[in-house]
Amino acid sequence: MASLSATEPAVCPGAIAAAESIVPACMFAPDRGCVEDPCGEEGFDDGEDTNGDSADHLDLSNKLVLVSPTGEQYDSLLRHLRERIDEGCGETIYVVGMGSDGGDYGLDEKDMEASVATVRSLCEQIEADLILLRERTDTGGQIRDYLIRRCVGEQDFLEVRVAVVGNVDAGKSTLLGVLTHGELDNGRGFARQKLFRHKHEMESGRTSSVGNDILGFDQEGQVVNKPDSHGGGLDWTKICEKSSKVITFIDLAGHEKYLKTTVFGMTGHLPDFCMLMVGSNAGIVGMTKEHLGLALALNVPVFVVVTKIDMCPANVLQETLKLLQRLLKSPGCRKIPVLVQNKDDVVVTASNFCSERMCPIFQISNVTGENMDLLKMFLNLLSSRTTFSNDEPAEFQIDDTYSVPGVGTVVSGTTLRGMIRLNDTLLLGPDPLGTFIPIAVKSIHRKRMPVREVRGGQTASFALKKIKRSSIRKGMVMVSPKLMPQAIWEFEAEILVLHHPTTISPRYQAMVHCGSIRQTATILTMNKDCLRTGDKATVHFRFIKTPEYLHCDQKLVFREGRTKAVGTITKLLQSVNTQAAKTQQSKTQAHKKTSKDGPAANEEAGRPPSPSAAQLPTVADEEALCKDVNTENKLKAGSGGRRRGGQRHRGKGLSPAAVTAAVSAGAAGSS
Ligand SMILES: Nc1nc2c(ncn2[C@@H]2O[C@H](COP(=O)(O)OP(=O)(O)OP(=O)(O)O)[C@@H](O)[C@H]2O)c(=O)[nH]1
Repeated sequence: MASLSATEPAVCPGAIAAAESIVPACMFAPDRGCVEDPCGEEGFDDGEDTNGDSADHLDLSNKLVLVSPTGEQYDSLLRHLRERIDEGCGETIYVVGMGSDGGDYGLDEKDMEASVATVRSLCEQIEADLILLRERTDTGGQIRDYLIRRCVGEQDFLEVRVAVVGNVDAGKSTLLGVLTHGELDNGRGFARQKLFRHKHEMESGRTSSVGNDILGFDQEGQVVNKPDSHGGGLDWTKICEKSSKVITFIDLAGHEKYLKTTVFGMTGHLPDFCMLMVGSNAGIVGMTKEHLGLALALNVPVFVVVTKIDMCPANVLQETLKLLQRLLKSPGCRKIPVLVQNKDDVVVTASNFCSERMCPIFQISNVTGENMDLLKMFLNLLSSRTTFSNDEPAEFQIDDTYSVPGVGTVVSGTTLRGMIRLNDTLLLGPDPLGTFIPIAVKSIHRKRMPVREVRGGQTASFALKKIKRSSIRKGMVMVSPKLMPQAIWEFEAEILVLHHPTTISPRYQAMVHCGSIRQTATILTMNKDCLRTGDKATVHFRFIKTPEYLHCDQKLVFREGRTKAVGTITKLLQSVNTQAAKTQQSKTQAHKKTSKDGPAANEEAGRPPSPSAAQLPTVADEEALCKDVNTENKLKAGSGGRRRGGQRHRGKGLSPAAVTAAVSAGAAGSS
């Protein structure tokens, strides 16, 4: 039975067992009913601890149901498995030998064989593979956990995105170098050299840009990355062809100087999970809490990797783990820290991880490779959080643009929903006037591999026909014409101020990060006179430069220097009437006549004056508005308030108290 009491600190660094009251993973195993909740809160509900009671009238809860199911039961089991595979975006962990009817667990050898034969036959029906993960014995006999993963062709693979965050020098790039290139580090920056993208990164050893690295797993869970023996480069196409699952790591900068890029990586690259790295010797320092707060605010499930256990004295490692679990369990985070020490723990934590409350903690060394196998196994078991439906109209958000010689303009980004096929015509926009233009997809690449289609949850690049790169910007979308997209100038959001040195009042400007949108917005009104750290409010925003494509319920981060707020869009207010914008655009171009623009054009066409092109600010309007706000900002800065326009206070980091408050507040907002 799992014990929740503190374990003795281990003598040898790296082999340390568990810090005070970190929950062992077995606590989440099926027999956990007898264990009290370590956080003293409501029980951890993963939604489905066994293969589940069927929602239909048939009883599938008995552990023997798989031994010799009736035709009706078989159909029900099949339907149930299909649903789970769909929910898990192509895979699920299936337990054989365990019912949910309160009976004892385990099957004798004969029943186990018969049950596995049934599951195998179910898998054949849905064209999935059955992979044994672990086997254990309980009072009633054997229990086995299987990974059931839908078979994918050579041109397809399951995709999971993991954002890698943590303070500078926590070992982020090094771990990614070790994982993707299969060679251990020397403790002096050897492994990270393969990942740096800029000369200054090579020289300083610091990541400054958002990097993407991939790790492919075959159907058996083996890593397929094979670096080229000469240059050490990786052939992404080969990796994708051989993989049934590809993990894309979004390597984010640890230094505060690059926080803007880190926030963009967390919002714009849509990570399914966040890997928070902590150097065991340095502990919870610098940007660690800030990055954790960001992941919590954006509702991205977090797992922690404590590095450098090869060089950390046992007592220091113990202290780091203690502080870490205290932070994770704090009212702001409300996580259940779980130490992962063996393969059983990996299966248990991976099965329960999507719930967002559990926070697995790994302790690894990039130099000796200790526990690297556990981390790899865990990564292979993570499933994407974006479920996909074929019927939804397609939506794709652009996070980068390129001009490729011989190909033309290429955009990269994430398919948010629906399916996009080669030669599809989508609407690209909004442009500064809020219009969307039809655009044809010339070719599609997934991880540099040519494909014919992409689905919701997958990242891709598209070569586009007849469009200049300069007319596309990050934050634009490509959507199905069925959606009749509208560009939005103004919106309302519920926000929570994580940190602000003084007070925020109307006309305050800061950068809004929302998906891959990154644009300054002004607060027009709010339901409070002013906002301080920890305050919540309903705020009316207006973008200052161009209208954007937004959705209600989208998460946003609002930041300027050390000021940070998080929130959710609740109302789309002023949209651009696309038709009116088009009219305005063509009139401006054809006649250079301003008199008939806007309301007049609308009136002429018999349309009501809508929040439309008529209200689009002119450049002069915008300059005036900026000037206004900037003067206001300057006045405030002069009186000890904030500084304006993306400038950041240098030198000092956040005080620990402020950051703790920020993290607490952030989590409170996310819950
Ligand atoms: N001994 C030891 N050294 C490590 C380990 N992991 C990383 N290092 C060393 O720690 C230093 C910093 O590692 P990086 O990977 O650059 O850290 P980072 O988190 O990516 O830093 P930024 O890119 O600046 O955010 C390098 O010299 C690595 O060789 C480890 O597990 N053990």
